[in-house]
Amino acid sequence: MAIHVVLYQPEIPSNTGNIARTCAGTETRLHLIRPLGFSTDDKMLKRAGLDYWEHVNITYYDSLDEFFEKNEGGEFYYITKFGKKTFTTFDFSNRDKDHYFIFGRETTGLPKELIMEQQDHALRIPMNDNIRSLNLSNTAAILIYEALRQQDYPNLI
Ligand SMILES: C[S@@+](CC[C@H](N)C(=O)[O-])C[C@H]1O[C@@H](n2cnc3c(N)ncnc32)[C@H](O)[C@@H]1O
Repeated sequence: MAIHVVLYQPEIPSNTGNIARTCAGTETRLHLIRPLGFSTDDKMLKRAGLDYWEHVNITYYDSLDEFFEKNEGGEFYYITKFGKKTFTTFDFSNRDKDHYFIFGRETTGLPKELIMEQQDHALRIPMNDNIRSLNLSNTAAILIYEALRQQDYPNLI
């Protein structure tokens, strides 16, 4: 079982590249939901992911519906500043489960109706109101490492 990062319609190639690099270094699986705001040959994407792409387990989908159809089972978490609970209140410690962290697109986040339907699994990372939101790739790293910390860093040194 694994930790999974799901990017809903990511737009900025360097964010996806940074996230791919963190996934490569932590055995986290990456799921990308189209449309993407860049081509997978994009220079910024490659540069941010360096030469680590061969280590990334990556799957593409044409829609959120397709993602849910192909990934049944496991726990799904919706990462949004509109979440009522902070991310550290959740238990990600079970290594025998699949944990899916679903992130929104850089300009518009996750679909509002999805967040409303999934309030109990919507997680917020605390911040003040000097900024509108945190950077997408930073939020992915925060969630991946919180889950790994709770699992005592399996297979990592
Ligand atoms: C740049 S933000 C999107 C901002 C967008 N205007 C919105 O209202 O959600 C891109 C993604 O980063 C994540 N994110 C950014 N700040 C966050 C926070 N404080 N708590 C949880 N997720 C956050 C969310 O997944 C968000 O969809």
